Amino acid sequence: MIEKIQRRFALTRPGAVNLVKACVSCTISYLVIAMSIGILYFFTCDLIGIFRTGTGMPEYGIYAVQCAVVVILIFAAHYVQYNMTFFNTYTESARLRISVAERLRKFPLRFFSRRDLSDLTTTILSDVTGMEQALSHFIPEFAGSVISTALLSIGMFFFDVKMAAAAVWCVPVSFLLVFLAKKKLSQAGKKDRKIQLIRTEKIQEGLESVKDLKAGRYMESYIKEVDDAIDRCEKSQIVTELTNALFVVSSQLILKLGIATVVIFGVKYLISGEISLEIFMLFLIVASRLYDPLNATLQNLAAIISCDPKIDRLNEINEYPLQEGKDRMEPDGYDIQFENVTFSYEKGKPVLKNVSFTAKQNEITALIGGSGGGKTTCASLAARFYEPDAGRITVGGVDISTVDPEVLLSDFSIVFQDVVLFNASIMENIRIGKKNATDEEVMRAAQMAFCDEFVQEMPDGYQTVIGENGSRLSGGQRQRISIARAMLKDAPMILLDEASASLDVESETYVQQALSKLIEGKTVIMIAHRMRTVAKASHLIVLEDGQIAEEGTPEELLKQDGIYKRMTDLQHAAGQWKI
Ligand SMILES: Nc1ncnc2c1ncn2[C@@H]1O[C@H](COP(=O)(O)OP(=O)(O)OP(=O)(O)O)[C@@H](O)[C@H]1O
Repeated sequence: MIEKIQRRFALTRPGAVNLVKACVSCTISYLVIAMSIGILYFFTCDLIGIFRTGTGMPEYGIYAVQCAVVVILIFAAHYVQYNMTFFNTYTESARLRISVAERLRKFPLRFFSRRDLSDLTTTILSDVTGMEQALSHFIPEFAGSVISTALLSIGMFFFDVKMAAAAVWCVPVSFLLVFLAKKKLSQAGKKDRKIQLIRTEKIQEGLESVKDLKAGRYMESYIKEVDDAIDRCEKSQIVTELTNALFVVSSQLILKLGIATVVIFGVKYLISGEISLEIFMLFLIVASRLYDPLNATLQNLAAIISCDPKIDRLNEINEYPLQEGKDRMEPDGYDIQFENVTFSYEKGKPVLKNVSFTAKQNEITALIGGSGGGKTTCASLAARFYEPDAGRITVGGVDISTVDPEVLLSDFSIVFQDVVLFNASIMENIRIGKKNATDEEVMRAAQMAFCDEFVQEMPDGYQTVIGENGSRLSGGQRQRISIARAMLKDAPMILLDEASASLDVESETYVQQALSKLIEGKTVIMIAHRMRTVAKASHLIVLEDGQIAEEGTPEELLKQDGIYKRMTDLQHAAGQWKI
């Protein structure tokens, strides 16, 4: 049962156990409150007796004690309920966020390429927050009021079957109405969520590309698009609320009819002598109390139903297969070998077809070819960012699909064009390469990567904070920081996206010198765009349309008079152009 609850509400196992406890404590709370009905009933019976006989007095003392006991019990039950719901909920939502983040860490990139960033951020932040409310209020209160009402209803049948039927007929009818509306409520919730996502994406897109928007004078049309997205979102939220309200209010009205039927049938049975005045009073008291928790419950039921899309998304993350493997890798050297590797991002559209090559240790293997040929994909597969559809990739004879991705990545240094920097000091940004490196080691790596000169000129040297994604640095400086990280890591395999393509001559010279030091004695797979860089490589692989079109040393390929020769000639000609 715990597993079912876990899956139904996308919880961790302790969360599911705690949810059961919260439901039990809510039920007890409601039952304790219902005890006051008993006191009121006996007090009313006493009064009726006194009015009938015209003698005696109710025993106020006993009733006062009973009331005091019930009040204490209500406080105690609420205290337990509070701890079981709120305290456990916040612990669970922290656990959920950590578990989602932990799982995301172990997902292949394929998962992320199918989801956009705002969708994921929403899942981690707002879906979990939405579930917080469901766990602390909706679900326990729903379970508590349904169970306590069911018990009270059963109890009422022991007193009088006909009156009990007059009191409780409306309960299943109003629940049925909300359940019948489940599909509509769920659809409205899903649609609303999609529209909210579009709004968030639009705003995020604008914030990320504010420079381009201003430069291209698109700001006005962008603002209009955002306005439209916000308007659509507002309308959709109103429709969702109205759908919700329509079904909930109708069910609550049906529930209220219960009091009317108790009065109508009660008076009828009282006059015909089928029930006593005491029983009539009992049902009036119970009916006045019975529907209050249920009113809130109907609201809760609608809220639980509208949580379904959140639960689906969390479950998608909980059930997506993780990339796992051995936590040790003992390769025989660091040759990277592709054996008949086929890979596709989308089913049926392979971007690598039967690719086989070996990137040897102590050599630079350059991947070249036209745009979209599959160079970046090859490099990503080597680091197990994705899993091949067929074939295998080995490092020193070890199939990388059997190794934990984090263990594998600890043997890779990756220097790509898009350098990711954090809003922290330069020291910390370089230290990412080796978490436990001393300041001296960081500075040595920075010197080797030609960072030292520009770092010393900064106001706080290595302690200068470089802004979000290194916004205070130039392109060449960012790349040298990324090379310094790789130097510090000193991993035996290097993936290199020709990192100096967009730099000015001076920066490029620095970056090239830094790279030459970095790659000494390593297995290097380089994605190369310019034939000048490639001339230094030991082994060239020309990828065209996901297949190896040519392979060999630069000299061999020049002789072949094929794609490589053509690319070299074209770039040489481009170098001669004058404006
Ligand atoms: N995340 C992705 N999802 C779907 N298709 C992708 C993805 N990344 C790349 N592709 C497609 O896979 C093919 C190979 O892309 P890849 O980036 O490996 O080529 P490339 O040779 O590195 O190109 P370039 O030199 O332009 O960087 C292209 O058709 C590209 O559109």
